[in-house]
Amino acid sequence: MKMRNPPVNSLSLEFLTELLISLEKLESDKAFHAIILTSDCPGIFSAGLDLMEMCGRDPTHYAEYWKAVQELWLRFYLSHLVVISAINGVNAAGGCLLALSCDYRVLADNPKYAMGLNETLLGIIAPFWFKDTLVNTVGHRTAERALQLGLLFPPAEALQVGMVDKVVPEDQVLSAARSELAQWLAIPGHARQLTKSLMRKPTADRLLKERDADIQNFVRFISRDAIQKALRVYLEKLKQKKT
Ligand SMILES: CCCCC/C=C/C(=O)SCCNC(=O)CCNC(=O)[C@H](O)C(C)(C)COP(=O)(O)OP(=O)(O)OC[C@H]1O[C@@H](n2cnc3c(N)ncnc32)[C@H](O)[C@@H]1OP(=O)(O)O
Repeated sequence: MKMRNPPVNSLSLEFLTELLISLEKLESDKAFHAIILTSDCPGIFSAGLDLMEMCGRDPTHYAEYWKAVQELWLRFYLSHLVVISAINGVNAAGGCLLALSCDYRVLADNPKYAMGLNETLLGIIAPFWFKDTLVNTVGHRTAERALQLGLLFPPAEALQVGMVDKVVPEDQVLSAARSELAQWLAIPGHARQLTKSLMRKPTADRLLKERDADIQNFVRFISRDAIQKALRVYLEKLKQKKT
Protein backbone atom coordinates (compact mmCIF):
# COMPACT_ATOMS: atom_id res chain seq x y z
CA MET A 1 0.00 0.00 0.00
CA LYS A 2 1.72 3.17 -1.19
CA MET A 3 0.36 6.33 0.36
CA ARG A 4 0.03 9.11 -2.18
CA ASN A 5 -1.47 12.39 -1.01
CA PRO A 6 1.05 15.03 -2.07
CA PRO A 7 2.81 17.06 -0.97
CA VAL A 8 3.15 15.52 2.53
CA ASN A 9 0.68 12.59 2.85
CA SER A 10 -1.34 14.51 5.41
CA LEU A 11 -4.26 12.42 6.60
CA SER A 12 -7.21 14.42 5.28
CA LEU A 13 -10.74 13.04 5.66
CA GLU A 14 -10.72 12.06 1.99
CA PHE A 15 -7.34 10.33 2.27
CA LEU A 16 -8.30 8.53 5.49
CA THR A 17 -11.42 7.25 3.76
CA GLU A 18 -9.34 6.08 0.79
CA LEU A 19 -6.94 4.23 3.09
CA LEU A 20 -9.84 2.63 4.95
CA ILE A 21 -11.50 1.43 1.75
CA SER A 22 -8.20 0.02 0.47
CA LEU A 23 -7.59 -1.79 3.75
CA GLU A 24 -11.11 -3.22 3.81
CA LYS A 25 -10.73 -4.48 0.23
CA LEU A 26 -7.45 -6.22 1.03
CA GLU A 27 -8.84 -7.69 4.25
CA SER A 28 -11.90 -9.14 2.58
CA ASP A 29 -9.89 -10.78 -0.22
CA LYS A 30 -8.68 -14.18 0.95
CA ALA A 31 -5.79 -14.05 -1.52
CA PHE A 32 -4.08 -11.37 0.63
CA HIS A 33 -2.19 -12.18 3.80
CA ALA A 34 -0.06 -9.09 4.37
CA ILE A 35 0.42 -5.42 3.67
CA ILE A 36 3.57 -3.37 3.38
CA LEU A 37 2.66 0.23 4.12
CA THR A 38 4.96 2.81 2.55
CA SER A 39 4.89 6.24 0.94
CA ASP A 40 4.98 7.49 -2.61
CA CYS A 41 5.91 11.05 -1.52
CA PRO A 42 9.70 11.50 -1.70
CA GLY A 43 11.23 12.01 1.75
CA ILE A 44 7.91 12.00 3.57
CA PHE A 45 6.07 9.04 5.05
CA SER A 46 3.30 11.21 6.51
CA ALA A 47 2.93 14.68 8.05
CA GLY A 48 0.20 13.24 10.26
CA LEU A 49 -3.36 14.41 10.64
CA ASP A 50 -4.36 17.13 8.24
CA LEU A 51 -4.30 20.40 10.14
CA MET A 52 -6.76 21.92 7.68
CA GLU A 53 -9.36 19.40 8.89
CA MET A 54 -8.88 20.61 12.46
CA CYS A 55 -8.75 24.34 11.81
CA GLY A 56 -11.64 26.74 11.17
CA ARG A 57 -14.26 24.03 10.61
CA ASP A 58 -17.54 23.38 12.44
CA PRO A 59 -18.18 20.85 15.24
CA THR A 60 -20.00 18.44 12.90
CA HIS A 61 -16.96 18.32 10.66
CA TYR A 62 -14.58 17.81 13.61
CA ALA A 63 -16.76 14.91 14.83
CA GLU A 64 -16.85 13.29 11.38
CA TYR A 65 -13.11 13.70 10.99
CA TRP A 66 -12.29 12.27 14.40
CA LYS A 67 -14.55 9.27 13.86
CA ALA A 68 -12.59 8.50 10.67
CA VAL A 69 -9.26 8.85 12.52
CA GLN A 70 -10.49 6.43 15.20
CA GLU A 71 -11.74 4.00 12.55
CA LEU A 72 -8.44 3.98 10.66
CA TRP A 73 -6.48 3.29 13.85
CA LEU A 74 -8.85 0.50 14.97
CA ARG A 75 -8.75 -1.16 11.56
CA PHE A 76 -4.98 -1.03 11.23
CA TYR A 77 -4.28 -1.91 14.84
CA LEU A 78 -6.54 -4.96 14.81
CA SER A 79 -6.06 -6.04 11.20
CA HIS A 80 -5.88 -9.82 10.78
CA LEU A 81 -3.32 -9.24 8.03
CA VAL A 82 0.39 -8.93 8.78
CA VAL A 83 1.10 -5.22 8.44
CA ILE A 84 4.67 -4.02 8.07
CA SER A 85 5.61 -0.40 7.55
CA ALA A 86 8.49 0.54 5.30
CA ILE A 87 9.07 4.07 6.53
CA ASN A 88 10.77 6.02 3.79
CA GLY A 89 10.49 9.56 5.10
CA VAL A 90 9.73 11.88 7.98
CA ASN A 91 6.77 10.65 9.98
CA ALA A 92 4.94 12.90 12.43
CA ALA A 93 2.12 12.40 14.95
CA GLY A 94 -0.88 10.73 13.24
CA GLY A 95 1.47 9.25 10.61
CA CYS A 96 3.65 7.84 13.36
CA LEU A 97 0.52 6.38 15.00
CA LEU A 98 -0.22 4.56 11.76
CA ALA A 99 3.29 3.07 11.72
CA LEU A 100 3.06 2.16 15.41
CA SER A 101 -0.12 0.23 14.62
CA CYS A 102 1.79 -2.07 12.27
CA ASP A 103 3.27 -5.38 13.37
CA TYR A 104 6.83 -4.42 12.40
CA ARG A 105 8.59 -1.23 11.35
CA VAL A 106 11.55 -0.76 9.02
CA LEU A 107 12.95 2.77 8.81
CA ALA A 108 15.23 4.19 6.13
CA ASP A 109 18.56 5.37 7.52
CA ASN A 110 18.43 9.07 6.75
CA PRO A 111 18.93 11.58 9.59
CA LYS A 112 16.10 13.71 8.14
CA TYR A 113 13.60 10.88 8.63
CA ALA A 114 12.61 11.53 12.21
CA MET A 115 9.46 10.05 13.67
CA GLY A 116 7.39 10.49 16.80
CA LEU A 117 4.25 11.83 18.41
CA ASN A 118 5.06 15.55 18.39
CA GLU A 119 1.59 16.85 19.33
CA THR A 120 2.79 18.95 22.27
CA LEU A 121 4.93 21.03 19.88
CA LEU A 122 1.65 22.13 18.29
CA GLY A 123 0.09 22.90 21.68
CA ILE A 124 -2.23 19.89 21.41
CA ILE A 125 -2.35 16.59 23.27
CA ALA A 126 -2.00 13.05 21.94
CA PRO A 127 -5.24 11.24 22.89
CA PHE A 128 -5.07 8.29 25.30
CA TRP A 129 -5.13 5.71 22.51
CA PHE A 130 -2.19 7.37 20.72
CA LYS A 131 -0.42 7.28 24.10
CA ASP A 132 -1.37 3.63 24.74
CA THR A 133 -0.08 2.60 21.32
CA LEU A 134 3.25 4.31 22.01
CA VAL A 135 3.53 2.87 25.52
CA ASN A 136 2.85 -0.62 24.12
CA THR A 137 5.73 -0.11 21.70
CA VAL A 138 8.47 1.68 23.66
CA GLY A 139 7.45 1.31 27.32
CA HIS A 140 6.13 3.81 29.83
CA ARG A 141 9.23 5.85 30.65
CA THR A 142 10.32 6.43 27.07
CA ALA A 143 6.75 7.26 26.07
CA GLU A 144 6.34 9.69 28.95
CA ARG A 145 9.43 11.65 27.95
CA ALA A 146 8.73 11.42 24.21
CA LEU A 147 5.13 12.59 24.56
CA GLN A 148 5.81 15.49 26.90
CA LEU A 149 8.71 16.79 24.82
CA GLY A 150 7.04 16.00 21.48
CA LEU A 151 10.21 14.16 20.43
CA LEU A 152 10.81 13.22 16.82
CA PHE A 153 13.45 10.46 16.89
CA PRO A 154 16.05 10.19 14.10
CA PRO A 155 16.66 6.60 12.90
CA ALA A 156 19.43 5.55 15.32
CA GLU A 157 17.44 6.80 18.33
CA ALA A 158 14.15 5.38 17.03
CA LEU A 159 15.85 2.00 16.84
CA GLN A 160 17.44 2.36 20.24
CA VAL A 161 14.13 3.14 22.02
CA GLY A 162 12.28 0.43 20.07
CA MET A 163 10.05 2.76 18.08
CA VAL A 164 11.23 0.89 14.97
CA ASP A 165 12.50 -2.67 14.64
CA LYS A 166 15.10 -2.22 11.94
CA VAL A 167 17.02 0.63 10.28
CA VAL A 168 18.40 -0.03 6.81
CA PRO A 169 19.97 1.97 3.96
CA GLU A 170 17.33 3.97 2.15
CA ASP A 171 17.39 1.86 -1.02
CA GLN A 172 16.77 -1.33 1.00
CA VAL A 173 13.73 -0.31 3.00
CA LEU A 174 11.21 -2.20 0.85
CA SER A 175 13.34 -5.29 0.34
CA ALA A 176 13.99 -5.44 4.12
CA ALA A 177 10.25 -5.23 4.77
CA ARG A 178 9.64 -8.05 2.27
CA SER A 179 12.32 -10.26 3.85
CA GLU A 180 10.84 -9.71 7.31
CA LEU A 181 7.40 -10.58 5.99
CA ALA A 182 8.53 -14.09 5.12
CA GLN A 183 9.08 -14.85 8.81
CA TRP A 184 5.60 -13.63 9.78
CA LEU A 185 3.90 -15.49 6.95
CA ALA A 186 5.60 -18.75 7.93
CA ILE A 187 3.57 -18.84 11.20
CA PRO A 188 0.18 -20.61 11.05
CA GLY A 189 -2.23 -17.74 10.30
CA HIS A 190 -4.90 -18.52 12.91
CA ALA A 191 -2.31 -18.79 15.72
CA ARG A 192 -0.63 -15.52 14.76
CA GLN A 193 -3.95 -13.66 14.35
CA LEU A 194 -5.36 -14.83 17.69
CA THR A 195 -2.11 -13.94 19.44
CA LYS A 196 -2.17 -10.47 17.86
CA SER A 197 -5.73 -10.03 19.07
CA LEU A 198 -4.81 -11.26 22.56
CA MET A 199 -2.07 -8.64 22.74
CA ARG A 200 -3.99 -5.73 21.21
CA LYS A 201 -7.68 -6.14 22.06
CA PRO A 202 -7.49 -4.63 25.57
CA THR A 203 -5.95 -1.44 24.13
CA ALA A 204 -8.50 -1.22 21.31
CA ASP A 205 -11.38 -2.01 23.69
CA ARG A 206 -10.52 1.03 25.78
CA LEU A 207 -11.33 3.24 22.81
CA LEU A 208 -14.30 1.14 21.66
CA LYS A 209 -15.90 1.55 25.10
CA GLU A 210 -15.42 5.31 25.09
CA ARG A 211 -15.65 6.09 21.42
CA ASP A 212 -18.43 8.69 21.59
CA ALA A 213 -16.95 10.38 24.64
CA ASP A 214 -13.59 10.52 22.85
CA ILE A 215 -15.22 12.22 19.85
CA GLN A 216 -16.95 14.73 22.13
CA ASN A 217 -13.68 15.43 23.95
CA PHE A 218 -11.90 16.00 20.66
CA VAL A 219 -14.60 18.36 19.36
CA ARG A 220 -14.63 20.34 22.61
CA PHE A 221 -10.84 20.56 22.73
CA ILE A 222 -10.20 21.43 19.11
CA SER A 223 -12.98 24.06 19.05
CA ARG A 224 -11.36 26.07 21.83
CA ASP A 225 -10.17 29.50 20.70
CA ALA A 226 -6.72 28.98 22.23
CA ILE A 227 -6.26 25.66 20.38
CA GLN A 228 -7.46 27.09 17.08
CA LYS A 229 -5.00 29.96 17.53
CA ALA A 230 -2.14 27.55 18.33
CA LEU A 231 -2.87 25.51 15.17
CA ARG A 232 -3.02 28.63 13.01
CA VAL A 233 0.32 29.82 14.40
CA TYR A 234 1.86 26.38 13.70
CA LEU A 235 0.52 26.34 10.13
CA GLU A 236 1.84 29.87 9.62
CA LYS A 237 5.29 28.75 10.84
CA LEU A 238 5.26 25.89 8.31
CA LYS A 239 4.49 28.35 5.54
CA GLN A 240 7.07 30.92 6.69
CA LYS A 241 9.79 28.27 6.69
CA LYS A 242 9.76 28.58 2.90
CA THR A 243 10.41 32.34 2.77
C1 LIG B 1 -6.83 16.37 20.77
C2 LIG B 1 -6.15 16.68 19.48
C3 LIG B 1 -5.36 15.50 19.01
C4 LIG B 1 -4.86 15.70 17.63
C5 LIG B 1 -3.77 14.72 17.29
C6 LIG B 1 -3.00 15.27 16.16
C7 LIG B 1 -2.21 14.53 15.43
C8 LIG B 1 -1.46 15.08 14.27
O1 LIG B 1 -1.06 14.33 13.44
S1 LIG B 1 -1.23 16.78 14.13
C9 LIG B 1 -0.13 17.01 12.75
C10 LIG B 1 1.30 16.95 13.20
N1 LIG B 1 2.18 17.07 12.07
C11 LIG B 1 3.26 17.82 12.05
O2 LIG B 1 3.61 18.48 13.01
C12 LIG B 1 4.04 17.86 10.78
C13 LIG B 1 3.94 19.22 10.13
N2 LIG B 1 4.65 19.26 8.88
C14 LIG B 1 5.99 19.35 8.80
O3 LIG B 1 6.72 19.37 9.77
C15 LIG B 1 6.57 19.45 7.43
O4 LIG B 1 5.54 19.82 6.53
C16 LIG B 1 7.20 18.15 6.93
C17 LIG B 1 8.51 17.90 7.70
C18 LIG B 1 6.26 16.97 7.05
C19 LIG B 1 7.56 18.29 5.42
O5 LIG B 1 8.37 19.44 5.26
P1 LIG B 1 8.56 20.05 3.79
O6 LIG B 1 8.89 18.99 2.83
O7 LIG B 1 9.53 21.18 3.94
O8 LIG B 1 7.13 20.56 3.37
P2 LIG B 1 6.35 21.87 3.89
O9 LIG B 1 6.53 22.04 5.35
O10 LIG B 1 6.71 23.01 3.04
O11 LIG B 1 4.82 21.44 3.66
C20 LIG B 1 4.25 21.42 2.35
C21 LIG B 1 2.82 21.90 2.48
O12 LIG B 1 2.11 20.98 3.30
C22 LIG B 1 1.50 21.68 4.39
N3 LIG B 1 1.45 20.78 5.56
C23 LIG B 1 2.48 20.20 6.18
N4 LIG B 1 2.05 19.42 7.17
C24 LIG B 1 0.71 19.48 7.17
C25 LIG B 1 -0.32 18.88 7.97
N5 LIG B 1 -0.06 18.03 8.96
N6 LIG B 1 -1.59 19.19 7.68
C26 LIG B 1 -1.91 20.03 6.68
N7 LIG B 1 -0.97 20.64 5.88
C27 LIG B 1 0.32 20.36 6.14
C28 LIG B 1 2.41 22.89 4.62
O13 LIG B 1 1.74 23.88 5.32
C29 LIG B 1 2.73 23.26 3.19
O14 LIG B 1 1.59 23.94 2.68
P3 LIG B 1 1.76 25.12 1.60
O15 LIG B 1 2.60 26.19 2.26
O16 LIG B 1 0.37 25.57 1.32
O17 LIG B 1 2.45 24.49 0.42
